[in-house]
Amino acid sequence: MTRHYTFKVLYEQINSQKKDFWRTNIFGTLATLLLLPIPMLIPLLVDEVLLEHSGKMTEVISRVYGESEVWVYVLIILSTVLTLRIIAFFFNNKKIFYATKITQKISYLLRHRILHHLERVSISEYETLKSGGIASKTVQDVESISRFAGQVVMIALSALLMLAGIAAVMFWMNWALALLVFILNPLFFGFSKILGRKTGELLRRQHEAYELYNELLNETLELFIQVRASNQERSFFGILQKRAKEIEKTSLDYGYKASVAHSSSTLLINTAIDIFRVLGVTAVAYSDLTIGMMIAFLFYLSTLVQPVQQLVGLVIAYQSTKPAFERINTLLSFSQEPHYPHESDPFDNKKTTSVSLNNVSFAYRNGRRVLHNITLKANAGEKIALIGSSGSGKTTVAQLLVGFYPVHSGEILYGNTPIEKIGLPVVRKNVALMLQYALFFNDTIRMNLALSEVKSDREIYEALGAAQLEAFVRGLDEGLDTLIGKNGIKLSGGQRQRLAIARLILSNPKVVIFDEATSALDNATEFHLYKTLAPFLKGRTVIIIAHRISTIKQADRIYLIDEGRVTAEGNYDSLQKQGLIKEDFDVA
Ligand SMILES: Nc1ncnc2c1ncn2[C@@H]1O[C@H](COP(=O)(O)OP(=O)(O)OP(=O)(O)O)[C@@H](O)[C@H]1O
Repeated sequence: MTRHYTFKVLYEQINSQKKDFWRTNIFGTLATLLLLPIPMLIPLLVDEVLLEHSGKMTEVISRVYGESEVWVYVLIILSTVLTLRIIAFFFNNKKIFYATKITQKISYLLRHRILHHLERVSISEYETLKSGGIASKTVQDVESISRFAGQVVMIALSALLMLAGIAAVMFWMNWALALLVFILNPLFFGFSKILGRKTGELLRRQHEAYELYNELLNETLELFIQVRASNQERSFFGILQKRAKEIEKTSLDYGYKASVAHSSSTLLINTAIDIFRVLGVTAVAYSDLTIGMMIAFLFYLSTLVQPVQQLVGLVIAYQSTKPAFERINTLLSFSQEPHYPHESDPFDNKKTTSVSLNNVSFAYRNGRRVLHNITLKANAGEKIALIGSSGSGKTTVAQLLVGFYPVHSGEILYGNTPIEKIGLPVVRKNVALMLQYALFFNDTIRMNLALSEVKSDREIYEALGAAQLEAFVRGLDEGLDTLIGKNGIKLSGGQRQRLAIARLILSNPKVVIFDEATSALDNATEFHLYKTLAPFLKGRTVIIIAHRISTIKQADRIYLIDEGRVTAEGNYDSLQKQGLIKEDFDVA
């Protein structure tokens, strides 16, 4: 089970990028240190130059340049301030670069984690997934989290440092005023925590609105032909319009209230600063605080706004990112396919193997039992057929054979090795399941045949030849590079099935399962296809699931399945003699 994504995991990920984290903070600290003396320099000019209170700053300048005119002091201080600002600007840019690097890495790591989890999602979980919603989570919630991570990396340390630096200077200037200033800080953070929780809830609603919209848009577009054929565009797009409106509403709510939250905290901070400004003036009147020091104190007070606001923003972001974590964790809680270790390979160095089900029982998730103690076997190189009425459990058997679902009891063996000792990737590499409704990418014929593997044109055409589709593809202007449209819509049903068969041939499996794979072909085409496929299938174990008599006639042995049980077994003639199958139709 994948570990849940928490703030602790986020911290570990930030921590794993120590080098960039420290670069961010060293550049941030340098920039902060360079900016720290600036508010003091110009006010000191007031005391030391204008009011002629001798002090350290004028002393140092006079030692280097001798006693000088006022404008010399002013120019030196001004150029010092500008130099400090320019170097700090350079360091700040460096800080932003490394922080962005960490942020983007966190987005990638999080998406990598989600994709890795989805890659192994169980089929029973997959059946209920809404892909549009998942896409929305992997974009919006991941962005929220990485934005928060960026804030932590950039702000946390430098803001704390700046706060500490400013506090030290302010306490040195006037401890009583400084104490008053800093006593108020917890109030700001408490206030922002409440605001953060509220905006977090609004952000969650906004993301949920996006998710609902994406889910329906995705499905409507996927099934657009069905929607149009059912004359339901207006209804489906009507719901989509409503959901788009909901996005507008929730975004306005979040956007507006998040800004209000931000400006409320700014208002609170600024009000406090105004009060302290007045207190500063009062302190000059009633204590030994000089006017220059008072101005410097007030400058520091204004400088304090930045780190306080940044830290307050961080508290708000922390609270409002919580829902994003929860939503990401719903993805990471999808159940996974069982992991079977690869201990033994019954296919290794063999042309094929036998396939057996021993006493297999199975029920779909939370459902009634679909298979009851099924026992059947296809010897190595044998061709068997499974027949039975609709809903009797034939497809379920086929899906169990490739490990789409784990059996509840009994075992599935290839050779003498149970599937749990072979490992699912090895099973699927060697056992091909051909479905009635093959699925295709909206891409070229070449891509749909080779998928992610590299195959030569010769190999591809050979497979197409065996699937009786070569002449058709060669006749196309673009040949193998012809685009077949969404789920192969530009091909006929029969052409799609033959394309799927060519894909099967190209993957060169050792065991082949046809689940109604040729039902879309007319009798004559199917007859020819099996005839052409005969050399390819020869010597391989083949399981055919079919309704059509002509398809199952070719099998060495036939199993009759009824309501999840094997009720008869034998060759075609013996079953026919028993009256279990009729010549003119399907299963009796
Ligand atoms: N993914 C699923 N989740 C829950 N129940 C399912 C699922 N797939 C099939 N079933 C149920 O399991 C039973 C067997 O279905 P299965 O598809 O194996 O039958 P079949 O013999 O292949 O039928 P057909 O010849 O119509 O394709 C049916 O009652 C069906 O409703």
